[in-house]
Parts: sequence; structure tokens; C-alpha cells
Amino acid sequence: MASCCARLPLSSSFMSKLFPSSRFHSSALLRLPVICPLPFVAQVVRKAKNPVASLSSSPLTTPVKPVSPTASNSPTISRNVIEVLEERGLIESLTHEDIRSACGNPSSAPVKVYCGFDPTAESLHLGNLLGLIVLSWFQKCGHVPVPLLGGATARVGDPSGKSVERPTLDEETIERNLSGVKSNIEQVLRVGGNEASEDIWQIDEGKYMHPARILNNYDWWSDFSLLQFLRDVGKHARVGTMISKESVKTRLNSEEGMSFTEFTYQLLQGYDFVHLYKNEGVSIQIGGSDQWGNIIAGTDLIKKVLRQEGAYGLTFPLLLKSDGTKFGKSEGGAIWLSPVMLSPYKFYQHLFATPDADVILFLKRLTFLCLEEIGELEKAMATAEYAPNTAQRKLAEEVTKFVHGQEGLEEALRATEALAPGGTTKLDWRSMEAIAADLPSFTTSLSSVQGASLLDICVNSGLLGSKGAARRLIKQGGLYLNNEKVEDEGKVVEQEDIVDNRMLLLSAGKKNKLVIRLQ
Ligand SMILES: Nc1ncnc2c1ncn2[C@@H]1O[C@H](COP(=O)(O)OP(=O)(O)OP(=O)(O)O)[C@@H](O)[C@H]1O
Ligand SMILES: N[C@@H](Cc1ccc(O)cc1)C(=O)O
Repeated sequence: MASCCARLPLSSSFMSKLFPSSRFHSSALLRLPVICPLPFVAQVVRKAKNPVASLSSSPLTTPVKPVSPTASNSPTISRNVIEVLEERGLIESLTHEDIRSACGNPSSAPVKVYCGFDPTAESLHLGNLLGLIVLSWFQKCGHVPVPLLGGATARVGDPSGKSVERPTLDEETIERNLSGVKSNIEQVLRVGGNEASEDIWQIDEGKYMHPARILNNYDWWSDFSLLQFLRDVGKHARVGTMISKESVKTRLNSEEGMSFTEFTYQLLQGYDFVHLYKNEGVSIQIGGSDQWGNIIAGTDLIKKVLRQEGAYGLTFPLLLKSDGTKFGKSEGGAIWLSPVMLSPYKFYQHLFATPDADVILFLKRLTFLCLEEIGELEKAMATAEYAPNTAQRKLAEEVTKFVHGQEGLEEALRATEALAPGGTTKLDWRSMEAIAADLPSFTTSLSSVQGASLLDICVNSGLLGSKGAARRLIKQGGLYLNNEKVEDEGKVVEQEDIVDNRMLLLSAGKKNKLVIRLQ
């Protein structure tokens, strides 16, 4: 039996109705600040005391305050989130047009929206970030985001978009991954506890929001018996419909086929939606376009099991690299969100390397910059005066700040500056560690450099061939210690030269750099 939800592609005429021509300012881009409309932060009429930081700043460092819900401090629906997402190219398909009225009525209650993340690695990556960004847009527009950890589903493995079966993960790995993914979510969303008293947070003067609530599907699956599953879920599922799903069809045609375990995945995710709808009031599920089949499994089950019509699904397009492959983890080179697995510096660099052809699309999808500002950048890119990489710099800054906070961005900028030819930034060990992997390095004991001649260190570390070469370089003004020019041939390394008691950075000329690690 075919799925009972129609997939609604966004036709171009339909889209043009939704995208009223933007109010772009004329030529003076990058000189005049663009005045963006207020962010779609939920606002209330009555002023509140104790202003705290605004929603657009980093969620990590901003103090927020749970407040008791009253008629006057409930976050209002300030803009229809579906329109916002459409304008930014963040909608691939909707299960039903009614989702617009469900999300857009200023007098109606906020919706709860969920996105699941299976802990299949210790960190989420740039592709997964899209789900968190869409959740964040819902939050900014007054709704309640529910990021779901797939503690149970990771034990089964989602076949969507996979040409081979996922490897089975052991318990220890799943636990480690769960805690990594949970911290990623906490890095970017304002997450609350599970107490009802924490349902509304004051985030600024007169501004309130609903904190995100993290759940784990292992909490309802761990006690679910096989018999119960077959009776309560399996009975409502049609094998024909399950086989027709894209994720199953491709695998059935492959040599390896598909295990029964993976085949049931769509029912697990489908039942998650039933559980969340019934017990938590969650009425929308979002996911990448590869999740369409699983999302439909959920809305179908809600109709059959609960006899309810008010559940909706929304998918967003996958974020693709310039070669057309998706940003993921299987092919290696994943752009991890965890600062332990990828330094903020490298994260920044990856975004900075976005080709011109993709940068505007990425600004719309991965940042919260207003569309007017992005439009101005796009226009500027077509002019002769455009300074190359201005748009890339903005993209890298915005996304790094969202993921790693202001501190992470500053670390990335310091490291970028330090590695730039002739950089003169004051270094700290974190930025040096961030750049160390991209530079030759040499490890020695702390005591061997304390009070040692710099000429000796240059030669012993292999930076320069001889003391003579080092002397000549100093005369030419080309030798730097920690980005400071060395003027004195007799320079010895003082304690204060040793960055945080663990590193030195030597540069012979602008490009030939060496990190010395001290133990
Ligand atoms: N490039 C991407 N753009 C948008 N969403 C993505 C992207 N990659 C993954 N997702 C979403 O993140 C969720 C988890 O992805 P999943 O673990 O299947 O893939 P992955 O981490 O990219 O792994 P792999 O590279 O192994 O396929 C899915 O909902 C998927 O839609
Ligand atoms: N299937 C999703 C994760 C997910 C898990 C459970 C859900 O209920 C929803 C989504 C993925 O592959 O990442």
C-alpha cells in the first residue's frame, strides 16, 4: 500500500510567491552596515527585569534564567518558521501543507519539534549541524526543540542512504558516542532540564524562549518486549509499504541484501514519533532528505495507532560538497563539531575554504545572518572591488561562533593569524596546538631549552642547517620566536618565552615555521 502522505515538492512558481522580492540596498556594500529586521526572537509586551544576553549570541556562555510561566511571559510566535526555512532553502519536502498553520498562528501554542541523532560516532559533523540549525530556527520563532538521542536506534542501524549494513556498535562505544553527541547538542542549542518549571527561559529584556529538551529513545525501547512490538507496532505496518521505501529498495537490489534488523529500523523511528506525539506532545519531526521514508513511517503510524491527523514531517536538503558528495563521516575527512576531534581553527579553515559557487547557499543554510545582509554580500561578489574571501570569512566566523562559541572563534582567528605569512599574533598554547598539526614539530625536554642559545635550538631542531645560517637570518630580520622578531644573535630562551610552559614557535622567514613541544 502506498504511503498515505503526499510528498510536496516546492515548485518554482509556488516558491516565488513565498519569496517576495528582497529589499536589497544598492552598491555601497560592505561599507554601509545592513540594517536587518529584528531576529525572530519571541517577544512579549511587558518588560522584564534583569536583562541578560540576547538569543543571537553564543548559547554556551550566555546566562539564562528559568522563569515561572505567566500569561505575559509566554514566548509568542513571532514569525512563521516554515516561511523562514523556505526563504533560506532549508525545506526539501513537507508531509502536509497544514504544517504552515500549525506553526504560524500567533495565538496558538508553540509546537514541539524533534530531530533524531543516532550516536554512530563520538561527534556530530557539519552535515548533522543542519538538523540542529533547523531546530534552532524553530526555537528562535517561539517553538520547543526536542533533539532525540538514538540510544536504541543506534543499536539497530539506519539503512537510509547506506549502501552496506552499518557495523554493530558495542555498548561501551554507544555510551561514549551518546555523551559526545549530547555535548554537541549542548554546544549549540539552549538546553533545559526536564522540570516543567524550566519550560520558559528569560534570555533578554522582554525576551523569552523555550529551552530544548534532550530525550533518548533507549528510555522507551529498553523495556519494550518483542511481543509488544509485534502486536502494537508491527500489526499496523504493511510489508509492501516498507519494501517500497528508498532505503530498502536500494539495499534489496545489492548483493549483500539487508538484514531483518535493519529492515525494521523504519518502524523503530516511526514508533518514536508515536511515543513522542502521545507522551510529549511532539507534532513535527524534521530530518535530512534521506530521512523521508522514516518520517512518513511515523506520521502513518500516528494515524493508524492513535487515529490522529496532527503530526507532520519536514525534510531539509542534504548539505553537499562542491563535488556533489554529502558532508558526512563515511568517506573520511568529516568536519566534526567536537573541538576535541577537530580544533575550532581547523573547523574555521574548512568553512573558509568553501568555493565561491557555494558560499551564498551555505550562508543561507548554515548561519542566522539576515537575508538582506547575505544578498548584499552576493551582489558585492559580482563587483570588481570585492575583496576575495569576504563571504567565506563571514561564513567561517558565523558558523564557528555558533558551534564553538565566541572563545572558540577567537582561538580559530588567533591560530589563523599566527599561521598567516608574517603573522604577529601573541600566542597561547591552545592556538599553537591548533596549528601544530599543520606544521612540522619537534619534541624535546623543557630543561633543554631553558637558558639555551636560540642559535643552537634552530640547528638542533632542524629548522636551519647551521648557526651561520641562523645568524644571517637574524641580520636580515627573518628569524621569529613566537612571532616576535629576534634581533640579538646571542638570544637565549627565557622562561617567559616558553608559551604556557609547553611550547615555542620558531619561524625562519614568513612561511617556514616549526613548533617545539616541551615535555
Ligand atoms: N550532509 C548532510 N546534510 C544534511 N543532513 C545530513 C547530512 N549528513 C547527514 N545528515 C543528517 O544527519 C542524520 C544522521 O546522518 P547519518 O548518521 O545517517 O549519516 P552520516 O553521519 O553522514 O554518516 P555517513 O557519512 O556514514 O553516511 C540524518 O538525519 C541525515 O539526514
Ligand atoms: N535515523 C536517524 C536518527 C533518528 C533516530 C530515531 C528517531 O526517532 C529519529 C531519527 C539517523 O540516521 O540519524
